[in-house]
Amino acid sequence: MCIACSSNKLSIYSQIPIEVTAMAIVGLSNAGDRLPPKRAVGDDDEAAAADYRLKGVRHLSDAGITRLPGKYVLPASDRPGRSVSAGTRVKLPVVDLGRLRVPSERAAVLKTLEAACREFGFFQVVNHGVDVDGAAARMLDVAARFFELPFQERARYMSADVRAPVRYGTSFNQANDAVLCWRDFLKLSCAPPLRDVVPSWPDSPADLREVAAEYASANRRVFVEVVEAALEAMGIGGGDGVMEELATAGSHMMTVNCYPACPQPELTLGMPPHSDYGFLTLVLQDDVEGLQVMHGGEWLTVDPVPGSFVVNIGDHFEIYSNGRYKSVLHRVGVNSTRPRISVASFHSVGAERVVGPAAELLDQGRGGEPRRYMDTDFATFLAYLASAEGKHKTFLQSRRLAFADVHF
Ligand SMILES: O=C(O)CCC(=O)C(=O)O
Ligand SMILES: [Fe+2]
Repeated sequence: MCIACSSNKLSIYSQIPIEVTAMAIVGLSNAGDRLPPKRAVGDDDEAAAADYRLKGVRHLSDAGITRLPGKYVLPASDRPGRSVSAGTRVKLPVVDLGRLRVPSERAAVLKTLEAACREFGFFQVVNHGVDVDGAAARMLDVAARFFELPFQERARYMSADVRAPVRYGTSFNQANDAVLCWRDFLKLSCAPPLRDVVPSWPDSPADLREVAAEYASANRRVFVEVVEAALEAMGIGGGDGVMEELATAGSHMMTVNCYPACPQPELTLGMPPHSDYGFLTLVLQDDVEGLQVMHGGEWLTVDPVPGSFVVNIGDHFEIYSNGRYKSVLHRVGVNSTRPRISVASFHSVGAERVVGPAAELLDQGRGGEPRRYMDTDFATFLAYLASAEGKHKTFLQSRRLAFADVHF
């Protein structure tokens, strides 16, 4: 196995362009190639949106626009077509960490977890030990207050430096997106050690650093417990050093997403279809639905369960699991009445690590299976994004071996 376990020098996400943070861009990533000419929708509001690239959607929403500026209108084939609240809803499989900790119940919970990772790529975690009314509630609250700050205050954290431990911005990649997404964000690197990055996080609201640092530590503990269980459920232990790295030195990036109420939600998205790049993503959301998961060829709207984390498999975990676990497409829809806040925490190995299928799965001595993915690392990911290949398929598809049968 080729995941080394030397020190983690740079967070995987601190080196990458804003739009690829934690994402293998798919679907709409090439929307610019097939953009229709500017359309009439929202022309009335074009003036109000003249500085949309700079100021973002919170600014537009606060300005009280009633029609969507053309820059946000997706090509017809990519539009959600209806408000997210009108979509088919799904209650994700529940993984109860409280039961996981009871020896007599562990096997049953692992079975649920394994089935969710294989079939859905998504599940929700309850009884995770993070105080729902404490650390988690405070995180959502301070996140909402950050986006309520005057624009000038938020703008202090805009940065073209993709290595910056804090970045404020809008859309998916505000510099390049031909069609903008209805999202503003604050990205906070939590690369261990956390104490080294916290002093560069926003100092306003005054409690942001303390609250976000407490939440990040708690989130990381949940990640370690879940990823360990997900490996155990697969029948392997990450003994090649991957578990140790994930637990102690892996990359950790937190993105706070703000999706304001949108005047024409059926024409745009808060985030385009994508899969996440790393091992696991843990999402904390308020009680407004927005996340949609591709399942059985249909976009399903995830029912927010108060106090739970939505967890999904990322590309690295699909590769490491040799295709058993699925990194699934998801997107974010918006609605016309209720703003939404989510906090996505992306966890993976360090940027310099090579990720390939776990040696324990391929080991022929143990009746191993054929390798279904090429090894990958961060440089490969960036090269792929810049390549012609990157325009036609997903990053994950680019790592699949042509002859591989990934159907389990
Ligand atoms: O806002 C959400 O619920 C999900 C966000 C997401 O998919 C991401 O940040 O990668
Ligand atoms: Fe995502």
